[in-house]
Amino acid sequence: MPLTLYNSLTRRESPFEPLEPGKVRMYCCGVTVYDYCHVGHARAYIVWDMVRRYLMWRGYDVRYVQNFTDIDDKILNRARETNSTMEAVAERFIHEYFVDMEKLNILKADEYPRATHTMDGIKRLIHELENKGYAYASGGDVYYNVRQFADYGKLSGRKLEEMQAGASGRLETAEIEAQKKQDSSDFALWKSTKPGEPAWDSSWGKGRPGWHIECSAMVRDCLGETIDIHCGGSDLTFPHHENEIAQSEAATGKSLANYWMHNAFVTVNGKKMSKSLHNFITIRDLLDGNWSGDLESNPPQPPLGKGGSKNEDSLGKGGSKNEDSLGKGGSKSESEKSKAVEPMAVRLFVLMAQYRSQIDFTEEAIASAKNGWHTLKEGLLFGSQHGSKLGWDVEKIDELTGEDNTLVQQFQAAMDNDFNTPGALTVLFELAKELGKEGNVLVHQGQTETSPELLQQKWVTLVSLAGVLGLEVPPESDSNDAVDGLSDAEIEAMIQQRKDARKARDFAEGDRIRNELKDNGITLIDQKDGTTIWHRS
Ligand SMILES: Nc1ncnc2c1ncn2[C@@H]1O[C@H](COP(=O)(O)OP(=O)(O)OP(=O)(O)O)[C@@H](O)[C@H]1O
Ligand SMILES: [Zn+2]
Repeated sequence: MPLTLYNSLTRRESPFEPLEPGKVRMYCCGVTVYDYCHVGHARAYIVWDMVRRYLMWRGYDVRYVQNFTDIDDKILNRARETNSTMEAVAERFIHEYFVDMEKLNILKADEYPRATHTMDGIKRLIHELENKGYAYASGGDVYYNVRQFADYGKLSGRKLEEMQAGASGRLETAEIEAQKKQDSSDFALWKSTKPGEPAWDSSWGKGRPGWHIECSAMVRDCLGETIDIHCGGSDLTFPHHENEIAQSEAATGKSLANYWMHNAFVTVNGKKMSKSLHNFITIRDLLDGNWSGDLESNPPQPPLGKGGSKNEDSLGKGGSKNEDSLGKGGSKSESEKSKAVEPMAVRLFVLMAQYRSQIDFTEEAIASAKNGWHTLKEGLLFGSQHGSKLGWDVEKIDELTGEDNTLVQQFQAAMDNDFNTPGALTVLFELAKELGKEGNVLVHQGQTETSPELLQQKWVTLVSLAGVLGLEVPPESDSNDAVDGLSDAEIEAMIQQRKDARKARDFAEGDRIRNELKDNGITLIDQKDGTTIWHRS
């Protein structure tokens, strides 16, 4: 079975065929570095990390490049607001990006080009476009002439006539630009310098590049004229990716990318989680338990001036909300501890949905991801907790046993179907639940009827497939973590005992069990149909 994926360019699923057998060249649009990343950004980079890891597992040699946009009005605004420089703001948030992404177990890119380091490639490309008649200089700026590019709109499906006047996707000084443009849909490749802003020399005078041109130049510099996969969030389809295609393809006469892939949003009550709507939670705050799910009725405080974030108030003081409270030597409050979300639960929160489906950020969805991770973690820790008791040589585990082929195939079939991670996770949960039950039996009865070889095969399969999705128990995690608190199997056994007690009209015993579970941080919710669901707090 081939790997099939949905190509935004053709609007259908098709088998994946790389340009060069066995190799994949992949480019992902990175963050604009002016603030901490939020959960929406986490989704984007977890999804592309998962795609990259899966392609590697399928045997491809993947070269993955992701940029940092380090020249932008948002960064300049932030520098002004915090009495800093564009370089310092960018440097700081590149560092913060890596801190967050490392926690989320996102593999490092093979290369991280930055706009400020790509100036030669950017200027060269603009010159080529000018020479070929696709770009024109006007009042110190240079614009792309969209009417010259016959395929303009092929990715987004928009017709030029329907496009919004001046749509550039970024904060622009629209009025001044409009006067310099030949057509309202033209977009800036180069912008002349403004007082107090960083600028680079060029034949058009001092200035800085527009946003879209950097990616075209970086793809070419780092990966070549045509690549296999170009990806990013669905908001980038237009204008950013449409403009990248127009720039690159006009210059080279070749396709920029054979496959275009876009992740759907993390939303809050159906609206994109974003800085501008102030409905976001930073990855940092989520991991530290410094958040509330009620983002709409209790949004983060309005920022200093425009376009800012929850963290903005404290930025000048050198940190996020958390850094402030921790910096004063305080430790986390009980409520922060209980709201803290393990990084792998965030990963699971993202992978529990297929990458093209929207995910609404709610406390319930996070609780469900936490629960799921608890189950998986218990399964993943089975080897270190019970392996030696079962006579396994955990050190040599890879040499000892193969994986369960049927389950591997089931996993692969799901992933080959346009990266259907919810389907793939079903396989992992099945294994983790079985191992959790076996672990419970081992703890309480000292032995199990299942053979050590079979258990080992299940465990090896689980660890290996979870690793393909980047779901790993962090090395520093105490192997007792999973036995901290009740296991899923124990909880389910207690729920059954409570049910039996209530059936026998022993309500006092039923209440006692409910309270015991509550003391262990487990909340029961009785459903109308007589079943009981539960979650950890
Ligand atoms: N809510 C979201 N859900 C999924 N992906 C997102 C979300 N917000 C941003 N992204 C993606 O993250 C990547 C980096 O985005 P970028 O730095 O341009 O931020 P942005 O989209 O401007 O965010 P914001 O609107 O919050 O400022 C892009 O691929 C973008 O599509
Ligand atoms: Zn880009």
